[in-house]
Amino acid sequence: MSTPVQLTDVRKVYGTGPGAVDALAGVTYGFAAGTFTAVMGPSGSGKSTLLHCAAGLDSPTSGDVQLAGRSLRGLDETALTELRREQVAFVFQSFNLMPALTVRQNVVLPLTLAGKAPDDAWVTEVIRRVGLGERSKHRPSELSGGQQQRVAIARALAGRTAITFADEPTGALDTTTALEVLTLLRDQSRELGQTIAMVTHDPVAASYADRVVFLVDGQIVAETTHPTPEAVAAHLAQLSTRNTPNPT
Ligand SMILES: Nc1ncnc2c1ncn2[C@@H]1O[C@H](COP(=O)(O)OP(=O)(O)OP(=O)(O)O)[C@@H](O)[C@H]1O
Repeated sequence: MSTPVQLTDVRKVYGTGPGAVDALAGVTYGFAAGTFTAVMGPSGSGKSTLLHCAAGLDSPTSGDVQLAGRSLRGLDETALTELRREQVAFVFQSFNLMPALTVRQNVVLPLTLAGKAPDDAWVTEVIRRVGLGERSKHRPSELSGGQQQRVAIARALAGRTAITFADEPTGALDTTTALEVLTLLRDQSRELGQTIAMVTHDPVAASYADRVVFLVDGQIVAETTHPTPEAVAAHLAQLSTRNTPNPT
């Protein structure tokens, strides 16, 4: 199975000298094609740094990241932007929609920015797929939070990129809406073959993924497949116990 996102001994150090922080301390991991992976771990364990390095939004201090088989090492900003546009979509906790644009205009924006002509039939299909067929002319302010996140998901599908990175995509949503959004993400990987890497704090959200990787102190310490909310929560509890210094 190919790995559209491959990290090899990735280290990320913030700062220098005694105050330096090893946010990633040698991560080697491949996100397999068509899989939905949740990244979990205690606060400060390096989840966002991992996602940002994997997506080429931040550069590692050492090690290598490959996106769609292409090493990011040595790419200049223009080449990196081009590669990201071709291969990667993002879904953020805060939706990141343009308020002045309609649903449809938001969905095609990455394509417009890349100078590509959108496939109109596919755009209509992805908007329908996320349940917003009747609202394609609405602006984000006229939509609920869950509907806005659906627009972001449609946007992640419109360009047919191989990879979606999602950073706490359900963090701002109520439980029911969150589950609907997670189902869409899961379908996106199962039915359309997208590779999805999602950072989350929520064991229920993680249980929608095919596998969960656990980070502690910038290292992957465990991985589970076919996660259930209970198993993920138990795993996390174990990790935080391990992480808590013994009382003296
Ligand atoms: N720009 C930065 N400058 C300095 N230190 C940073 C920077 N970004 C992150 N860090 C540090 O790197 C470590 C990992 O941070 P990161 O945000 O990746 O963790 P996280 O697991 O996503 O945390 P959370 O769950 O709280 O969002 C933390 O110790 C954090 O303080």
